[in-house]
Amino acid sequence: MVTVRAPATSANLGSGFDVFGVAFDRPADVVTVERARETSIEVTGVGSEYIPNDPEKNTAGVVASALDAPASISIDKGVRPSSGLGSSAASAAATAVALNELYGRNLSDHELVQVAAEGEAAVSGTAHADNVAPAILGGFTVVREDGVESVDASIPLVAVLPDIVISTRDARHVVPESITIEDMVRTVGSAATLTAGMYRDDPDLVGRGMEDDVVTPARADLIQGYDRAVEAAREAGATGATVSGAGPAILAVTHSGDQRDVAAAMLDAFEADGIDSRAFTSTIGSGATIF
Ligand SMILES: Nc1ncnc2c1ncn2[C@@H]1O[C@H](COP(=O)(O)OP(=O)(O)OP(=O)(O)O)[C@@H](O)[C@H]1O
Ligand SMILES: N[C@@H](CCO)C(=O)O
Repeated sequence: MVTVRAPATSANLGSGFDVFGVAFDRPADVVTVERARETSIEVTGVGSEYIPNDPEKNTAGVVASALDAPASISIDKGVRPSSGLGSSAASAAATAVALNELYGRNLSDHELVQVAAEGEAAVSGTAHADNVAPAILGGFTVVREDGVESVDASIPLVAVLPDIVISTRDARHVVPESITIEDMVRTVGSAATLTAGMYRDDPDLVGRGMEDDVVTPARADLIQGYDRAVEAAREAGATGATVSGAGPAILAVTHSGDQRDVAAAMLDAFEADGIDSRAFTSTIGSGATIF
């Protein structure tokens, strides 16, 4: 039996659509695997009633199939599904790491990222690895078609999750199919600024580099209360705030010491719109851990 914890993650960070990701300290999914003749899945925890037990529809089951590693899989969900906090990825990442250990496959972390991304493809329609990469490797990650880079960074984060459900599959439909050269230039400038900020542990640069005029405005329209919450975060000291993953969570970057104020301001803003929400404060954290 092997048990692995994999954390919540935030993908995109505004300017890095399908490329950037960060790991949180918490919340996390905890996955336990045992050898079996056929794969079966039991799900408990936050939002488990909305998660299929069918191995072909659960990211963990798709990972078991991709590794040809049948198992009894128990998933204790800490990351709410359809949150924008990498819920499906946390299960996929933890399962990939756990089965690699259980079956002695000796795959590298980078190979496991590709395996876990196959689980993501089953639920969202595309094998984007920008959540599973930080869930396995930790830190700030950059995903390209031919590989993944990861770097440890110390940046304070606040994620606020409103009581709204948005599936990644639906949120991908609103993404523009093409952009102008002017938008491309601005996006590259933002993404480079953010990356420099991560290397320097500089929340001001990271916040400035989250600016994006392409994907974020289209997705923000799906999140009731988004504009008010982002404005409140900035007024409380956030250096940047944007849609986390496909939403509805909002990710804010702060200086250390400002996290509680920013979290409280965003919670109040959603409450003013009649929406319950929860806040998670974190710094950029580690990836999947075997117990
Ligand atoms: N193990 C799993 N954990 C969570 N959701 C799962 C799992 N397996 C399948 N799903 C399905 O995936 C969907 C949630 O994934 P989705 O990518 O939409 O949300 P998310 O992972 O929280 O968001 P994001 O990728 O934007 O951070 C739900 O329909 C859920 O039923
Ligand atoms: N890059 C993905 C992350 C969400 O799973 C998206 O924004 O659609």
